[in-house]
Amino acid sequence: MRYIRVQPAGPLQGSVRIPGAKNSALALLAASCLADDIVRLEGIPELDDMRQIAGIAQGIGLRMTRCDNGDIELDPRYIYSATIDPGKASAYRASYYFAGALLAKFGRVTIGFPGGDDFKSRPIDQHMKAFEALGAKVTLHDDHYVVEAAELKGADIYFDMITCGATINSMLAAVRARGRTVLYNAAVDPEVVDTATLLCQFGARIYGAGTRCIRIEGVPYLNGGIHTVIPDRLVAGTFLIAAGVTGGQVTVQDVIPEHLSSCLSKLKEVGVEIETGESSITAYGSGQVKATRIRTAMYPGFATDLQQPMTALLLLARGKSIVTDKVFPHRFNHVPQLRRLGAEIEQRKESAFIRGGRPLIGDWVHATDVRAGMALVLAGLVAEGSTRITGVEHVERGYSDIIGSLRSLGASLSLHEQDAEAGQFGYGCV
Ligand SMILES: CC(=O)N[C@H]1[C@@H](OP(=O)(O)OP(=O)(O)OC[C@H]2O[C@@H](n3ccc(=O)[nH]c3=O)[C@H](O)[C@@H]2O)O[C@H](CO)[C@@H](O)[C@@H]1O
Ligand SMILES: C=C(OP(=O)(O)O)C(=O)O
Repeated sequence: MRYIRVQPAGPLQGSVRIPGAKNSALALLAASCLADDIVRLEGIPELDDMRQIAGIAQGIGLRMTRCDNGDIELDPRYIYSATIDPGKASAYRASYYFAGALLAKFGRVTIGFPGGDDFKSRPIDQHMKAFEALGAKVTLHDDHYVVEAAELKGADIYFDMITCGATINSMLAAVRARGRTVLYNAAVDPEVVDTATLLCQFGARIYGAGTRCIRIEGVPYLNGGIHTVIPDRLVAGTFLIAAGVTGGQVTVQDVIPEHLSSCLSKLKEVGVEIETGESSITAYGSGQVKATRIRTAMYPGFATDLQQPMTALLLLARGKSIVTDKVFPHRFNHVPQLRRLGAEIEQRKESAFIRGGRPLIGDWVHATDVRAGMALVLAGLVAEGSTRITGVEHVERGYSDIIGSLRSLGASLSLHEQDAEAGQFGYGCV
């Protein structure tokens, strides 16, 4: 059993370079299947989900190579199969992008259901609705679904709620469809814009990405090309929050500050000073944190993916804070784990109620999902004694070399393969 051990080491100090965004990279890699020539992607982070994609690529004949300089080169000209093994598809969330991309290119795709973090309910009905609107037939089986169409035809698609995944997937499916598709109530996330930018560079005709209405004029052919993935706003936000937690000074470099607007506003609200450069942000924690309310929303609202790290910060604020997650109302598996560290925090319905300022004391805790894991790491940075976090594989889904990066800022944490103490007392997994 692997675990991360964290010990308090005072305020974090220094700067970190932010890697490419996981959630954008996952869309861009699948989108590359749509091209009719070689694609080179710069800045794709080294994360477990990318290794899952490499497995999918191998299974369908998509040639995918990590070059010496870290770029990923994809050659989609030899794809011979549009069938993706259910186990591979369910190994991560964004496998659904292969459904849109392969449907558009081959008129048929067989693929397993998506996996990813477990928030009880993560439907993909809007993806299916969009495929059907474009003329496809969707058939659900036990562990996979089949989407097929004799021909995809442009359509008007109105999303019932704002969804980043379905917006991107619909773009992928529509980009080679005959005629015009209009996506209404579309997500405006940077990942949507990044994917549209890549596709337009290849010759797609997508207008309005980044607004609530996206128009796509289908094209029969897409070139290859080179594209650099946007920086990971969620990783950047986590490091800035870490400055607040430890009362330190952390600069994140190579970021697009506008992508973090809602996070920066909240950090300022709770007393973290923020200085923004053209492509960098510095957070100055004062050691004093003010209680607040947070309500997640789709971009540009406060990101659900930063809700859990931010909760760790609010444990330090004297007074009552309330964190409400409207996007994923069950995203609170970190709450009982934080309680093990001494936090006074309670979950009711879609909210966590925090009475901050209680001393945190290290213990064994378990990460159930990527950002829950980071919330535990952040709490561990200020908890007395050692905090040991199992479920490391979840943290690794979203943060490459988190241990190295935090250590470079002065944190004390290490990765362990096993622990006699945990085995002896049998409480390694909580
Ligand atoms: C791989 C990836 O990019 N993951 C991100 C993506 O997840 P994911 O693609 O699952 O999230 P969506 O943006 O699609 O979901 C937004 C909201 O719409 C709902 N919904 C979505 C699709 C659908 O068909 N039906 C439906 O009801 C969801 O339950 C959620 O309440 O966006 C989330 C919200 O920013 C982030 O937390 C995830 O990190
Ligand atoms: C929820 C997340 O990831 P996924 O959608 O891949 O499960 C996340 O990155 O916080």
